Amino acid sequence: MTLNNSPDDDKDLEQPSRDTSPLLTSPRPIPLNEPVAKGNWIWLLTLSAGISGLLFGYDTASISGALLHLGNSLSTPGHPVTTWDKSMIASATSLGALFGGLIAGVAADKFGRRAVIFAADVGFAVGALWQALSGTVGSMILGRIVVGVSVGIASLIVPLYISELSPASHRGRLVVISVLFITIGQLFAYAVSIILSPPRLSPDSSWRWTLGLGGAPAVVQLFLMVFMPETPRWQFQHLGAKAAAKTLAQVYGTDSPSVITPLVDSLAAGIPSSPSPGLKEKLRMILAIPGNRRALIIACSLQFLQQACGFNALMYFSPTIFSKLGVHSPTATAMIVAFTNAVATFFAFHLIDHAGRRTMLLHSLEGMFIGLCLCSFIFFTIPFLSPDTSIASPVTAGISILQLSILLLGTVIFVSSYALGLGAIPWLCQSEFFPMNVRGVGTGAATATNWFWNLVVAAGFLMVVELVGAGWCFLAFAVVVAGGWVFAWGRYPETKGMRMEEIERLLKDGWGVL
Ligand SMILES: O[C@H]1[C@H](O)[C@@H](O)[C@H](O)[C@@H](O)[C@H]1O
Repeated sequence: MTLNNSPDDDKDLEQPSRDTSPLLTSPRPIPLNEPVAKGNWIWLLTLSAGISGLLFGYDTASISGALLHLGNSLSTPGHPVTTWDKSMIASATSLGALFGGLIAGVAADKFGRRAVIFAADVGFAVGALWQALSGTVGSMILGRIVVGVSVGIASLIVPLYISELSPASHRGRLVVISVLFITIGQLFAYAVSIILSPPRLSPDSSWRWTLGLGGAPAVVQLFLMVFMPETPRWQFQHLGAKAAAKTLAQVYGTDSPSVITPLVDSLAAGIPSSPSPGLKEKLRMILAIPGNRRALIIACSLQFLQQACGFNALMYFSPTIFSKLGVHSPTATAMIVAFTNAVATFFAFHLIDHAGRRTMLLHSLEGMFIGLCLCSFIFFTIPFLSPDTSIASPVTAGISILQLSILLLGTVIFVSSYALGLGAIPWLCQSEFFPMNVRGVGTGAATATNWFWNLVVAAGFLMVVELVGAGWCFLAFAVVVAGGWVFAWGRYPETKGMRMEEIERLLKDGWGVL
């Protein structure tokens, strides 16, 4: 893999035809033919920033395994650990992340992207240790909230940091790498909880080690980030052209003015010369200026879709569902979900800058729809996952091999289709759609939308299954996905190969969709 612009990329960048098409609702500028980036350096940046993704994935998934071994470790006299406590512990991270996502954008604008990554690392490390040493439910919930705030911050800042540093032709795949890290973190979490499970460790040590280990990569990243630069876009706005030029020279491996000056000029085009407006003014600008409002609608809708499609219901609860179906090794089925997700995200990484975001998103939603319909159909045929049967009650019947095979097929189709588009594109979209002066508030709103709906699904899924049955639940997810396809078809423009400042112009007078 190399970051040098491939002949294909060049062809794409030079192609003027799409810009002159009368079918376009707004003129599309011809992307700047960028100089060749210094490959190894960008990879290093991406990998160091990507560790946050690993932490995001690990910390959101490790709790499922940890809860299995919690037992009475956190019980205090007169207060045994209840199911309610467990769901509070499980959803505290999403709650913290909702808050973290809201503040991260504004903080990133004020203090810089790099400083915010540092802050998230401190939270990851402190929160992991806090959880591992917790003696009460209250303390555990607080520890999870601390980690959650960092997860929320990381989910916003890492794609933003990477996309502001990457050359346009490779921005897509570099941002998808951060999502690949998330999926690898989730896979690790399940693997670690299997490896550290009793009898290897006592149940009490098992969950403490599983959660505590989450702190280690944060310390590594903290050290690596000392050597990483701030993004040229943020530097240009806060520290001036000279500082930005220095970083661009590192990214492109040359300080030749013929390479660096046009890049600095193009940064200037996207950043207003007046001082950065205050929060109130930014909020007004994002709602009142049509181009910004369009970016906000697209970014928030895609984040809503990413969570309301129900993917994390499978990621977090597939062990519960499959154990209800009489499957002996429910954590292994959770591994199927996590593994398929990681492998398909790896393919998304290879495809994104060639196939284009829009095409991939539409196909992703089509595949997810088929997968969800298959799962829903099977759930309708299983009586013990229908209304009024408690999820917590013991298995009442098995399912046939045929039913299980179709269910697994539906799950794999759903998960792989999700990972090939909807799993990554909302993060990419929110990082590249907003103009510089509203990027912080815009990405903050989109990230908060993601975590709000994550919380709704995490806290409500099992309850809704008990209420209406898994069949209706998955059918509802399928309807959301179908609605999402219609939205994406009408409102989500292709941004492959465009510079971030060009995307801004694309949304100025319309949705930019052919
Ligand atoms: O992009 C990520 C990724 O798809 C994860 O697998 C999922 O659990 C997260 O909710 C999502 O934001």
